[in-house]
Amino acid sequence: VVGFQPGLTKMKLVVLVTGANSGIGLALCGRLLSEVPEGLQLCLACRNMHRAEVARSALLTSHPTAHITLLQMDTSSISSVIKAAQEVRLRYEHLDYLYLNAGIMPNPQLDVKAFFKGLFSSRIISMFATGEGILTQQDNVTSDGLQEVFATNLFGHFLFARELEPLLCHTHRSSQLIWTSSSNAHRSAFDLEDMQHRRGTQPYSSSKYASDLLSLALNTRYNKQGLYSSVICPGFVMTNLTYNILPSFLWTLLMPIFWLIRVFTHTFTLTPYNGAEALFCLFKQKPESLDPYAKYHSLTSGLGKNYTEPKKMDIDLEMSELLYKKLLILESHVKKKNSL
Ligand SMILES: NC(=O)C1=CN([C@@H]2O[C@H](COP(=O)(O)OP(=O)(O)OC[C@H]3O[C@@H](n4cnc5c(N)ncnc54)[C@H](OP(=O)(O)O)[C@@H]3O)[C@@H](O)[C@H]2O)C=CC1
Ligand SMILES: CC(C)=CCC[C@@H](C)[C@H]1CC[C@H]2C3=C(CC[C@]12C)[C@@]1(C)CCC(=O)[C@@H](C)[C@@H]1CC3
Repeated sequence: VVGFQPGLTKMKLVVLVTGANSGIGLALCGRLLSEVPEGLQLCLACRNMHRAEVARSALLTSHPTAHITLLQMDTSSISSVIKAAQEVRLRYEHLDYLYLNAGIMPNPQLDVKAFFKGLFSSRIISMFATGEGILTQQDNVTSDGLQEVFATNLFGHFLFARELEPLLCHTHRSSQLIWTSSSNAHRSAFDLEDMQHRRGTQPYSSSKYASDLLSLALNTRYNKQGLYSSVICPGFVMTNLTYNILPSFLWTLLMPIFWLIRVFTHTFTLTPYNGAEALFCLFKQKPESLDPYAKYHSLTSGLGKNYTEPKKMDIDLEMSELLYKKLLILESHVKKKNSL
């Protein structure tokens, strides 16, 4: 186990970040280490171990005394998630923060017609802030027979958190689950009867809306046991996830326009550092003080000042409970299938 030192977990805050080898997850790790250089036991949970090693080395270059371990986990694979959770249970007695950040948006397509229509409508600001109605994706099916976006962004994380319940639930000490959701999460893209989004063309939006609902259900279930869940939106950030949408020369050309757009909508955070603002902000908050119905947005002003703002989500308790029940059924189904 790279960098693992038994006994260390007793004194330090234990933080695990999924999708930590690039983009917003990696930026968050850097920010956490700058805030608490010595007092953190940081675990980077990554699918690609080569990229994880590179990320660990980069973090150690800027924070040489940091304690950073690696964990192999593919959130889209049931067996990988179960194995990773087993490993975490062996390594730690308690988890203080679990950042559920890994995510994909495969084969994104910009609907150019809808985009230009939006440009000349009153929806222009919200179109740039949320990408609503102008992006579609083509999903795949995993070897477990699940829709890949659902499995990666939502279900793998749900299973992981459930498997880590003994480390997250303590009456004398609180723990936080923090989901990297999105302002692209829309009720209209989500259907309880098709929670994996097998039929639609917006699996990304659907998975993020599901994470908003799930976070609420987790709070209902687990707050009494000291576990709190919240969701954030990092804003629009230039990362591997968004680079795929347009050819790279177009992004370069558009950059000055994006800086200008930021004057009108502070949601154009653009850099992973800025995008990690809300994730970082929640690290410093008392979880009891957070609103389970709010999404915490990373925002960057025209002058480059970062701040976090909560906004009420379009979710309700009844729907969150129904989703939770469906996820439990799927959980027992996949565990049976994997003889677990
Ligand atoms: N960029 C943006 O504008 C926005 C991003 N977000 C969300 O932020 C989160 C981070 O994305 P971002 O930093 O932008 O993009 P990146 O592509 O840079 O980061 C995504 C991370 O998720 C990991 N990942 C992807 N699939 C899996 C998997 N099956 N198992 C484990 N890890 C996986 C990637 O690892 P690997 O190296 O193995 O691919 C990578 O570390 C995502 O949840 C995304 O939806 C939300 C709103 C806006
Ligand atoms: C062709 C021109 C001039 C501009 C194209 C801009 C869009 C590609 C861009 C505008 C708003 C962006 C956006 C996202 C993707 C890229 C845009 C649609 C997201 C949907 C990316 C993922 C998220 O989770 C959202 C928060 C982003 C919202 C804004």
